[in-house]
Parts: sequence; C-alpha cells; structure tokens
Amino acid sequence: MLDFVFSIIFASLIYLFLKDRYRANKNWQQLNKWLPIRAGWPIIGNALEFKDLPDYLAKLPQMIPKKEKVLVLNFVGSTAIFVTEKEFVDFILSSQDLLYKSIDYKLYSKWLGNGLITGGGQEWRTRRRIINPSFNYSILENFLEIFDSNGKVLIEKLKKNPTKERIDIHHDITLYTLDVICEAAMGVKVNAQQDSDSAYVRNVSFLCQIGMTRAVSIIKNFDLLYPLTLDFYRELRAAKHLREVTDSVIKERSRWISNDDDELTDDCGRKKKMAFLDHLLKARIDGKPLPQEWIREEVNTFMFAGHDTSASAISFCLYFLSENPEVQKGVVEEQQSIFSDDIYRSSTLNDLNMMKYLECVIKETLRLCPSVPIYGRYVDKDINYKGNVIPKGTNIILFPFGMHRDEDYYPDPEKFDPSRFENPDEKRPYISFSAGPRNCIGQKFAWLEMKTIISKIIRNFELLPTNPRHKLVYSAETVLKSITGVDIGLKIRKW
Ligand code: HEM
Repeated sequence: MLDFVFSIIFASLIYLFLKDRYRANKNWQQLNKWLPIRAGWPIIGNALEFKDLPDYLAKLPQMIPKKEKVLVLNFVGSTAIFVTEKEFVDFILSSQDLLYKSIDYKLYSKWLGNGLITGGGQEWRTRRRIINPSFNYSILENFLEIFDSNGKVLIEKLKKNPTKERIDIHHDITLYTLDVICEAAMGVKVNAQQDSDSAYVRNVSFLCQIGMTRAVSIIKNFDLLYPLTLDFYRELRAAKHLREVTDSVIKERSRWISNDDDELTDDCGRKKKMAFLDHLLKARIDGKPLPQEWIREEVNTFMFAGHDTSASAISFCLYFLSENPEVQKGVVEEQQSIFSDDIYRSSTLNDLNMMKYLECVIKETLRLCPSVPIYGRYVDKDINYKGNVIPKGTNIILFPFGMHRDEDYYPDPEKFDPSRFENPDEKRPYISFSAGPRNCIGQKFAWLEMKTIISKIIRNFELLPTNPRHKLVYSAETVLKSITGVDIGLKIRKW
C-alpha cells in the first residue's frame, strides 16, 4: 500500500515537473520570435552566469544588446525578460495589467506576507488605496521632528568618533534610518544608534538580507531543501520575534485610538505624533477596521522598504560629495543662503523645499546608485506589446542600475554630474523610485528624510575624500550596497 502511495506521489511530481518544463519551453519559443535570447545550459539555463553578486551588476549591461536594450534569460526554467529600452519600460511600469511582482519576492514572504511590496492583484489595490493618504505632505510634515531629533543623535555620535580620516558612513546612517522608520512607522523608539546590538536591530537586518542570500544559493532557493539549512530556522525565529514586537505595539497603540480622536496624548498629557500604524488602525473598509494581519504586514513592509533604501542613497550621496569638492561647494552655498541667520537650526518644510541644488545632487546619486538596482513583475495573463505576445508565466525585470548608465540616455554616464537634472523640461528615463501604479509610495517621505539629514551633516562637517582614495564595489543585495563599505573623511566645518 505504501509503495502505491509513493508511486502516485512520485508520478504526480514528475507530471508537474514536465508540465512546468513544457510551459517554460513554450514561453521561450514564443519570445524567441521577437526578442534577443541568450543561450544557456539545459535545465539550469543562464543561472551559472549570475552566481557572483557584485559581478552581475557589471555583467548584465554588457550582455543586454546595445541596440534592442532587451534580453531574454532563463533561470532554472523561469523565463525573465530584462528591459532597459525606454518605451518598453514605460509600457511595463504604467500597465494596469502587470500588478504582480516577479517570483523572487516570495523569498520575503515569511516576514512581509502580502504587504504592499510583495502582494499583488485586487488585494494590493485595496491596500494601496487605503494607505495612499498616509503619505500626504500634510501628514509627512509631522515626521520632520523625527528626522531632526534622530539626526542630532547622529551628529553627536560622529563628533565623538576620533577616527574621522576614514569612516564607513553607511553603518551609522543605517542605524539612523532604522531609528527614524521605527518611530515613524510604529511610534516606537528603538534607539538603534545607541544600541546597535539589540535583538530587534539584528533581526531586522537579518531579514532584510535573507531574500538575497536565498536567491543566490542553490540549496536555500528551493523551498523543499531550505529547511535543511540553519538559515531557515533563523529566519523563522527572527520573523516570529518581529511579529511579536509589532503585535504588542499594535495592541498598545490600539488602546489610544478612538475613531474621532485626531490628536493622541501620552501618559503626561503631551500631544503624541500619529505614526503610520495609527493611520492604519483608524482606517476602515465598509465601516470595519483592517484585519490585524494586514496592519502587521504593512508595518513590517515599511520597516523593510523604508530604511535600507534611504540609508543606501544617503551614504552614496555623502561619498559623491566627498569626492566632488565643486559639487560640495554648491551644496554648502545653498545651505548658507537658506540658514544664514542660524546655521545649525532645524530644517522646516519650507527650507527643504528650497534645497533645489541638493535635490539635483541626490537625483544624480540615485541615477548612478539606485537603492533598488533591479526589480521585477510577473505576467499573470498573456500581454500584448506592439502586436507581440508576452506569455503568462514570464518575469519582466527592470534594471535602473544599467538603464541609467546607458550613454544613449546619459552621455558620459559614469561622470557624477548633478547639472543633468537642473533643467526640469529635459525628460530622461529615470526609474529609481519605479513609476506607474506600483511606484514607491514612500518617496516623498524619503526625499524629506534624505534632505534633512544630508543638510544637517553638511552644515556640521566638511566631507573629504580618503587617502588612499576609497573605491566603491557595488553589490546588488536587495538594496544596492558597496562591499568595500562607503568610506569618507569628516572634519568639523568652520563657518
Ligand atoms: C531613497 C529611498 C527609496 C528608494 C530609492 C525607493 C525605491 C523604491 C522602488 C524602486 C520601489 C518599487 C519596487 C518594486 O517594484 O519592486 C519601491 C516600492 C515601495 N517603497 Fe520605496 N524607496 C525608497 C524609500 C522608501 C520609504 C522611505 C518607504 C516607506 C516609508 C518606502 C516604501 C515602499 C513601499 C511600501 C513600496 C511598495 C509600493 C507598492 O508596490 O505599492 N520606500 N520603492
């Protein structure tokens, strides 16, 4: 009897495998009719060509044909179209039919569930509609105080550090952005800058990396084999811990929320700032509160999407400023014109809006170093593009890191040149925050945070190149990093 059951299971697995292979092969043939395809090995396809992370950021732009700017690759049976052609990218990002994420996003599902980043389809639409109003400027303005107070902690810390000729600024900035997002998303201070070794901080940083660790490991990538590794249990434990923390914060904050109460007060009767969580707790669908699971998943999604991304952008921006004294001079002059009466005061929303040159500098940073260097969509039904079919089951990969380095779009692409963005009428492809219905919901928040902290740092310190000069070596973890760190020199600025 047992033999019979095993035979049935085995036969079913073979059937599913062959069915999947048949579909993958059919998709492959269909795309071969109109798109350039890169030949690979049987079964594993092009997977071996991408086994080294830093390598693949450099390799991909060389593989994608310069003229067509499109390439089809195959990873163990899953077909992926890499697109850097402007019109095609616009079509994909603006499509209302391409709302699902590519298959690699499932690697984050233990922590993020069906939150905005990982979810798709109709449920995603409902969630996005409910969450959108929480990112209005009138609400975001309340967070300026959070950017500023945590910024003060960072400045004090940097002033204490005696080794300022070379400091890997990325580490300190990541702790700063983590403090900011915890306070903004949950209304809770985790004091990561003072206690970077707390279980909460360690677990967040582990879960931010686990997706990419799995993506490049043959064993960890397969759901059936993953439980044989230690990381599987570490991931379960970390996700459970963060779930418990988020749930207990949700419980505590729910007690303060009443439907018609806009201002909250703390135990001492002081006004409390509304966190993103509070807006979710107050939201209603057909008069009913959101399910607790949704609220937890969205809070965790903000934690994931909202700190590593900003930390990467801020750190690379400080690096480029340290390497380009002329650009730094321009930023300092702008700061002086805004803060001349009181150079160390906190930024207001009006000040931040006036930082136009700094905006160009950050845009240029995100052109060369898009925090999310690669992201994807899953085609859940056949799509027609200019009379050709993109078949169901295909993944479409957008690659801002490569697209923004294409000299047809950006002449002399490796040059750091913020003046590229001085003329707003000049429209060049720019997808650092994605675009269309699934664009970054947190971009206004990120802009305010980035400007606040870079402004504060530049008013307190001169940023200097290191000796010998530091070389960035880009690595596409989920968020763009440099495996050599982001080293700069710091000297107290004299005004
Ligand atoms: C410099 C900082 C940031 C950059 C460059 C950035 C970039 C992006 C990109 C490229 C996407 C699309 C990813 C994809 O299609 O898979 C995205 C989505 C998203 N981002 Fe950001 N992001 C930043 C900061 C933030 C912040 C601060 C938050 C939250 C406070 C945030 C929350 C989100 C969410 C929730 C999504 C998913 C939106 C959806 O699909 O509906 N991001 N971001």
